[in-house]
Amino acid sequence: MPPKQRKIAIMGFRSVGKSSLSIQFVEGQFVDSYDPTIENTFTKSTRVNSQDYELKLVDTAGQDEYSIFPAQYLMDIHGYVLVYSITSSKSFEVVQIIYEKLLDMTGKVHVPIVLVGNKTDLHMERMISSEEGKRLADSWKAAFLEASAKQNESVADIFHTALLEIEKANGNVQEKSNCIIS
Ligand SMILES: Nc1nc2c(ncn2[C@@H]2O[C@H](COP(=O)(O)OP(=O)(O)OP(=O)(O)O)[C@@H](O)[C@H]2O)c(=O)[nH]1
Repeated sequence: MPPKQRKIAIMGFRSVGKSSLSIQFVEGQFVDSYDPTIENTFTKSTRVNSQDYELKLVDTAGQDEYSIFPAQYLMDIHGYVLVYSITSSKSFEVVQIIYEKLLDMTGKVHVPIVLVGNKTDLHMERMISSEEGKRLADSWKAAFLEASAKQNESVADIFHTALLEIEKANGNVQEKSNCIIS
């Protein structure tokens, strides 16, 4: 089967690690310095469930609660990775505002999303519990992961999960059902 072309936007408050997650996934390295992003696109070939993908990652400029949702991230984007830092309550608030704007702008009730709590290596500075993150993702019917770009923990999982969420939204994945038909 030919590779599927998929484009994923990574959004979230400033400095939560959007670029670091992208660079870790695409280049396999972590850079400790902080260089605010304007916009960057990365390309990577990857394979999930025997399907090849040509994945484009759009690493966006950090957003805040006042940002207008950028119109260029509505067109031809298949799914979203929304990132907060587990060390920042502010970033957790902002990710919810971004989500609301995203739904408002797309006019859809469901958009393929992976919610990511990054920087799990900074456990002494944790402000947002895993349960809070999971609860938020559940309320969106989105996938949830905690990750560390620094320690390369769950980084590939994020993008593989995003690809699966996109497949699910397209009706291509059978969800396990607990439903018993009698
Ligand atoms: N300890 C730790 N630091 C991280 C992690 N991910 C990113 N950082 C650091 O956090 C800072 C911001 O990271 P970036 O990847 O530039 O964050 P960003 O979200 O792309 O920032 P903007 O471009 O401003 O939106 C940098 O100093 C990174 O080294 C992580 O998993 N653990």
